[in-house]
Amino acid sequence: MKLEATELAIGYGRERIGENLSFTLGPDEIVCLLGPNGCGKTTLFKTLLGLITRLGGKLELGGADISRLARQDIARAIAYVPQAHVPPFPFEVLEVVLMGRTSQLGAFAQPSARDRDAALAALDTIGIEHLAGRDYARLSGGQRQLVLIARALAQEAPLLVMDEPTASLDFGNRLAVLDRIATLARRGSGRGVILSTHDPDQALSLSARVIAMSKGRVLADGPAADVLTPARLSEIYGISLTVERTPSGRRICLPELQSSAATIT
Ligand SMILES: Nc1ncnc2c1ncn2[C@@H]1O[C@H](COP(=O)(O)OP(=O)(O)OP(=O)(O)O)[C@@H](O)[C@H]1O
Repeated sequence: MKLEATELAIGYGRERIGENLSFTLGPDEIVCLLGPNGCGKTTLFKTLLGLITRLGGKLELGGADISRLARQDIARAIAYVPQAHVPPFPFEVLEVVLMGRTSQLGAFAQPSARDRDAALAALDTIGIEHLAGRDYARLSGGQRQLVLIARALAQEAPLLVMDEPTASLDFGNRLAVLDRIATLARRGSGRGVILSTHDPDQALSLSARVIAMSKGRVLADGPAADVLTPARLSEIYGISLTVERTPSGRRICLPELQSSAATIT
């Protein structure tokens, strides 16, 4: 399944937030969407999910104009992973994951044994089957984020859209979530993942493709190591930094602290 945007214009009502956005998302790839606050990442995701109407250009899912597809057809193709939050009602983890099966169920249908199996299989793939009977609201932020990824997997959609999946997670949980994401879109999985992040190092460690956005436009699209140059990162974030190689060959971004406090020795 391929999602293809061509000169896409996005926004709300008459207000254009972004335009000339051209890119594809296909199987076996991880795309990191990077860009400063307010540049239009969430607006783009809402458009990709068919939640808001595009303001121009083309957006095709499996070769069909997305605006002609029914919500349920879009949900069978694209699963959305929101940022983890605590729900006002208690839910068992398995119930939360079963919610991902809604797109596979007819109206008012009860989940079947097959839906339950798919939900348990998704928990197993993410490595959290032991949490199935736990209260979702009482999990840690990292565990909740993994449950939401399992819910998207249970949807059995080939494309996953993740809105800052590691925001508000601690260092260890961020790594655990990134690690599962890397497994999900590995070669041969048939899955494609697009995730937004404010951390360029995540794109480098995932060896992802990067779409760099600024002011509602695509500045660059390509392998993280090519796109994330010091010059481009400075252009995007307005800071000075270097990109260095560790002895083990990994690239990392090192911002230069410029305040007077930073130079005190
Ligand atoms: N419902 C809305 N109606 C009108 N304008 C909106 C709406 N939601 C967001 N915007 C505006 O659209 C612009 C882009 O917002 P968006 O949330 O897409 O940015 P973002 O890149 O996801 O930001 P962040 O990194 O802070 O999450 C902002 O100027 C925002 O104020």
